Amino acid sequence: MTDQTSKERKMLLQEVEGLLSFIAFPILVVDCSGRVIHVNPTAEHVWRRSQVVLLNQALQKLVDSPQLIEFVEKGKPLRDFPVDVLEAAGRRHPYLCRLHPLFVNRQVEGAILQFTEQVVETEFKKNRKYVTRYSFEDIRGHSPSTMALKEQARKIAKSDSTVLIRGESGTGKEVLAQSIHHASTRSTGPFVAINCAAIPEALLESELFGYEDGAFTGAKKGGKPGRFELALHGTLFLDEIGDMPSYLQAKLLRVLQERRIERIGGSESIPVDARLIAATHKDLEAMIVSGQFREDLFYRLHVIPLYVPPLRERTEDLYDLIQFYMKFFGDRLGKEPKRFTTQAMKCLLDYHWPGNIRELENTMEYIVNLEIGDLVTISSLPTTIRANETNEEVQPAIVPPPPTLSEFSLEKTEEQLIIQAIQRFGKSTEGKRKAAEFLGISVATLYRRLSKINRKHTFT
Ligand SMILES: Nc1ncnc2c1ncn2[C@@H]1O[C@H](COP(=O)(O)OP(=O)(O)OP(=O)(O)O)[C@@H](O)[C@H]1O
Repeated sequence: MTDQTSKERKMLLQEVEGLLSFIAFPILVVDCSGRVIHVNPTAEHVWRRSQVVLLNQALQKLVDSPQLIEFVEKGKPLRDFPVDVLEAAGRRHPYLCRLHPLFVNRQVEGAILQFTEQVVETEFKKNRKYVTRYSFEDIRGHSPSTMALKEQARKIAKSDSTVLIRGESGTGKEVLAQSIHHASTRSTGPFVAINCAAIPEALLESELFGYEDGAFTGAKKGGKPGRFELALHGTLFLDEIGDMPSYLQAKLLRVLQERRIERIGGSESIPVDARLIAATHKDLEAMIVSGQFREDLFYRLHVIPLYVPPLRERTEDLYDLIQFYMKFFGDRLGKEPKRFTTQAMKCLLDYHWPGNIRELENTMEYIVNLEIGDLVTISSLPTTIRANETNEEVQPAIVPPPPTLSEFSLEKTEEQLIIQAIQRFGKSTEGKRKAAEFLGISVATLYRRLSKINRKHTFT
């Protein structure tokens, strides 16, 4: 072979490899005896074995179909031929195979095999555990910070870069992570969550990385895939990453660098195809200084940082959230929506919500459960929230209304709430519909009340 021919052959080979790597379907190229001579990167994910391991393997070990090898040997083209792909751990997956025979001088030299997943419900799709409940539409609130956060998250949803979500407990970090997954190109894949603080340290490693048969006493027969494997083609949500023990931080760092894992007790390197979203309420920078969190891991995770502000810093969201949960629990418990007195609403707005949206959700469930008629007053609020108001009432600047005024303030309060709602949603028919919904009253009632107010103040 001349130098020129050899150079051309090398170029051609590189071109073929490059083209194979662009193809999103798994491809195996085999010689006429069924020995693998080329694989593309997608095949690594399907067989969960590296290219190095797949090369030279016999086709029969990768695909369960005795006829397939016959077709290869005979050079018979195939389209949508059903086969079972055999994964490293012994699991089988139904695929459809397309065979393109390779001939040299009319002699069969091998075949290109392309595989397409059969459209059957996969284990993951059937398993509701890995399905998201939330999308961006479920993130209530119109405060500037919530709007900006949603916009930012929508923008980055489509990329595969690692996301680090920070914010106090109960602010909605997991809701945001699920929404990102839902809007991503991986939305048909699983959303696998693991809470690093909730799982005992000894179990966390095997939960994350899985294990092989007999890896340790008590290990399940046949081994078990870890969350990284379960999140194949989907998203892995590592909640409370700040609570991950240091030896696992080091292991996670390696996975992020190499995009591969090894099951405990296993030697095979399995490619990782999952987008990573981590979350924490901890001050990771302070933890780096105190040596509790690895700086190198922090920078690997901190690719797209998102911050969910505490509820007390976005009180504008309270109106939407109260309204939403009032309806949600009302529907669930078969109760009519209730309205708030201005004082009760002010009390909720002034409260500092240390438990954030989770606490608000519980508070609303409590209120809807109470048999208090359709008006929520200060006395119907949970004591922790009322205590806040009581403290303020001892301040001389705020004089509690005398009991005789309460009837008067009830009407006035109602009036104020209606006026505020109309100012907020507008005077159009749609605006009034929204205002009625917001206030938890029927549109007819709103019109009746408005005409009463109108008669008093010429407010339409
Ligand atoms: N913007 C939102 N709109 C409506 N509900 C929300 C919103 N954000 C959070 N929630 C609700 O608040 C609760 C807490 O949310 P989530 O579990 O996502 O918080 P978190 O920040 O991940 O909490 P933790 O740090 O404790 O895990 C959930 O029940 C969720 O439904």
